[in-house]
Amino acid sequence: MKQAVVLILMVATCFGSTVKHQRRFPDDFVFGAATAAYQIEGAWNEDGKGENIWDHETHTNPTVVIDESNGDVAADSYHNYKRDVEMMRELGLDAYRFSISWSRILPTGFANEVNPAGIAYYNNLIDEMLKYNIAPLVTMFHFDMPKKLQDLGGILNPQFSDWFEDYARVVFENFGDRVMKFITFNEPKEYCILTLVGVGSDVKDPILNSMDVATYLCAKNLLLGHAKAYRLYDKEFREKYGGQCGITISVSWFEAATESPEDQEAVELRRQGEWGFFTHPIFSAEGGFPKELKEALTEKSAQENYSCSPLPDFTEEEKDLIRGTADFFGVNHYTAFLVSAIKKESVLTLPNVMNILDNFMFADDEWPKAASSWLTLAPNSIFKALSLLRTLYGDPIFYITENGWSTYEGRDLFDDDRVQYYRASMESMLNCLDAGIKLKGYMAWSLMDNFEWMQGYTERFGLYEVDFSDPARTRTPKKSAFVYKHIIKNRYVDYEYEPENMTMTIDEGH
Ligand SMILES: C[C@H]1O[C@@H](Oc2ccc([N+](=O)[O-])cc2)[C@H](O)[C@@H](O)[C@H]1O
Repeated sequence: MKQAVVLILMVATCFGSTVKHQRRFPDDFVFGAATAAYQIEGAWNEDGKGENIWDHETHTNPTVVIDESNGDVAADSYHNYKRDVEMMRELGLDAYRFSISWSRILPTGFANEVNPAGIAYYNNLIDEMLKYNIAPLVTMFHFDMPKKLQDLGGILNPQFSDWFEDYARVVFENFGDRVMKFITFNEPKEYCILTLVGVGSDVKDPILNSMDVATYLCAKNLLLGHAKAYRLYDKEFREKYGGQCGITISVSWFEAATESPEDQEAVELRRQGEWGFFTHPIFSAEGGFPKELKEALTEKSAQENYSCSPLPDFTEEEKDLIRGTADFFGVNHYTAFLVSAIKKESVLTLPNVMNILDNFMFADDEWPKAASSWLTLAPNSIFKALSLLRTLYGDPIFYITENGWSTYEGRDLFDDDRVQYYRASMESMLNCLDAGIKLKGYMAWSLMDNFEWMQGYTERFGLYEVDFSDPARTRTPKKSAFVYKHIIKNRYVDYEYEPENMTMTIDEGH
């Protein structure tokens, strides 16, 4: 009897590990890595580039960044782009997501003055990638608003959506023949809360912020800009080039801390207030802002004696303009939070989160913690988030456009915690594929260490380490780079794999 049990256990263990190894990503699953212009390019004032809000803020108010650093040089990808493409080849990437600096190609932000050197830089990068069959995934706006537009109110100006449409035309005209996937905006919520209030310097008024007036106005104008750019692509470029246009929204997984009705209600409002006010207008059949948010804001304005809700209305035409404007749903997914209606001691708050979300969120103590205060490794959270989005929005095509793990500055190249995180993400994505979710690709954040916004260079997300004290900005692969390369090459997660030595080579065919 005892022998039989042992035999069953051995078979089960064997079967379990075989099953794990047999779960493979399909050959057409797109593996890539992501970066953003201000975080890597440097060359902040070279070859005719105009100033953006990050240039301006870090130069005039350096303490806005924890180590008082900036992206003036960053990883110097403006001069090192060939090395960046070489790293993509070393990893065997299918795609690379990067962003275009608006003020590098349009120094004032307006489309009447195009900077040829800026256009040339992105042409060179794209052509270098295409030489090696690496598909460009281009983000058009990743937080770096041209300063001249900010001087006119930036995204809060009623004409913003037209400025963005004009910029989009320049992007599509110059790069649309080779770029098959465009992302209009990266993380609207993060822009409308963190960047706008912290860096776009004119909306720091505490009274204004108490009702998040700027946040919701930003949301409306951003959605209109996104929709106009999408409609433009649809009308004038899709037939000619056959590409796609989408948007990237940050979707963390929010789970009720308990089964109580209060926590269930709290988590619903949190989801709508974190990502629903961007996903609902674009991906739902109904369109417009989500009703949970509308109701909560109407109630709050009455309580605080405001004459109207800070959430602007959409006209029916605007709702129609925005609804359905994404060929794919880009999801930046990093982490999960438990949500409670009652304040907890260990509450984990992000800076400047919206005031309407007067419920509390925190990470489970068991979840491993990264260097970033907001980042933990929560179980199977990609699957949980995409399953909910699929239920809500009728089976869209998803790309994970960012996912990654931070370590502290000065850590060595043996980043086992990052390896653990990436492996967990792969398993969670395989769960999505098993469940029939249309997940088509994954972009690791980030190809290399870079300027991490308000955290400067104190937190590192790269697969490659960048030596920021070296004028050449030498890049060196970390252990996670070897592990990711192994996954891409073999299309499965091998838990036994250890890099033999830390020397990178380019495999044949790359
Ligand atoms: C590390 C990257 O973070 C992205 O922004 C955020 C910020 C906060 C969360 N969160 O879950 O709380 C997720 C993503 C950003 O797009 C990118 O540029 C990187 O800095």
